Amino acid sequence: MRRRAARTTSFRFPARACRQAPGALTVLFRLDNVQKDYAGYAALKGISFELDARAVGLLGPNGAGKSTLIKALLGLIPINGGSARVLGMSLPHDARAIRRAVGYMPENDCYLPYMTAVDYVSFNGQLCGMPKSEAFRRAHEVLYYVGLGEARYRPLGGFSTGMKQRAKLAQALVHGPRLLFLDEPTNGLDPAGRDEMLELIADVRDRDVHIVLSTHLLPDVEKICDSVVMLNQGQLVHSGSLAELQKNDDPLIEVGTRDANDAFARHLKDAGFDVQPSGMHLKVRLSSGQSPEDVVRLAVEHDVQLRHFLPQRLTLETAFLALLDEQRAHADARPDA
Ligand SMILES: Nc1ncnc2c1ncn2[C@@H]1O[C@H](COP(=O)(O)OP(=O)(O)OP(=O)(O)O)[C@@H](O)[C@H]1O
Repeated sequence: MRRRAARTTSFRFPARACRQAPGALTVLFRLDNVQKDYAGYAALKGISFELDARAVGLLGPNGAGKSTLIKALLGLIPINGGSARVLGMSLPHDARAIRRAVGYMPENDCYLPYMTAVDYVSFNGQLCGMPKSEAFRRAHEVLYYVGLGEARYRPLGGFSTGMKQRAKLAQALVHGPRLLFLDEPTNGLDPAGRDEMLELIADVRDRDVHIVLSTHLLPDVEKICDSVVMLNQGQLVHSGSLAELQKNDDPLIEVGTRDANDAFARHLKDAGFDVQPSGMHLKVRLSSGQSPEDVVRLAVEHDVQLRHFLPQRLTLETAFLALLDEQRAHADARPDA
C-alpha cells in the first residue's frame, strides 16, 4: 500500500483557534430554498439543506447544477431566491468575506499560459486581498507544498495536466482558506496522478480545512469525504453522512462453498433466502428476521463447507443510482408529471 508522504513545508494552514470565534456554533452550510435561473432556465430549483462536515462530496449527473451551486455559494453568481449561509456568513451580504475564507479550484483552466506558476499563484493571493509581498512569499510556500517547488518559475503553458491541476490547487490554497471547493480536481489525471492528487487533498483536509469535492468519480468521494450532497436536474436528491447513505438496510452476504454452490443455493432458497449466483460465489440478500448466523447454521445442517463468507458494503455508486431511481419514480408518480 502506498504510504502518504509526510509533507515538510513551511506553508502554514491557519490554526483552528483563530478561525472561529470562541463559542461560535458555525454550521458549514445552511441553505433554504436556494434558486438560480439562467435566462428563465431553472438550474437550481429550491435547494435546502443544513450540513456540518469535514469533507463533502458534491455529486450529480451532467447538468445537475453542481458548478452552479458552487459558484452561488462563493457569491460569484447571484441567486434568484432563497437564502444561504456558508461558515455562518450569509449571501449575498457577506460575499466578500466568504471569498476570503474560501478557496476555489475551478474545473476549467483559468490562467494565462505564459504566466509562471509563482506569478499565477501570487496574483490569486492578491485577488483574495493579500498584500503583494505576502502573496509572493506564500506562493513560493504553497507551490512547494503541492510539489511544484522546482517548477515554480516555469510558464504554466508548458505544464503537464497533473502539474496544471497542482498549480490550480496551489492558487486555491494560497490565502489559507477555511473551506476549499474543488471542481473535478482529478480530471484528466492518470491513475498515479489521481492517487497523488487525492493524497494531497486528504492532507489538506487533515489540516482542518473543510473540503467540498465535486466529481463524477464516486470512489474519489469514498476516499476523501464523510458526507455527500446529491443533485439531479437542479433538485436536491440527498444530503447527509456517507455512512448513513451506505448503511445497508437489506444486507447482502457473499458466500462460497468448497464445491457445492448449486446445492447450497437450493437449500438457501428452500429456507426462504433470496440467492443469486455471483461469479464463483453466491449473493444472499437477507430480509428482516434473517441473520448471517442462519446462513452458517444451514450450511452446518446440510454438511456444506463454507470457504468464503463476506458481508457486502453498499457502494456509493449503488446508493447513488438507487436514490436517482427513487427520485425519478416520485417525479413520475406526481399528478402533474
Ligand atoms: N451561464 C449559463 N447560462 C445558461 N445556462 C447555464 C449556464 N451555466 C450552466 N447552465 C445550465 O445550467 C444547468 C446546470 O449546469 P451546471 O454546470 O451547474 O451543472 P453541473 O452539474 O456542474 O454539470 P457538469 O457535471 O456537466 O459540469 C445545465 O443545464 C447548464 O446547461
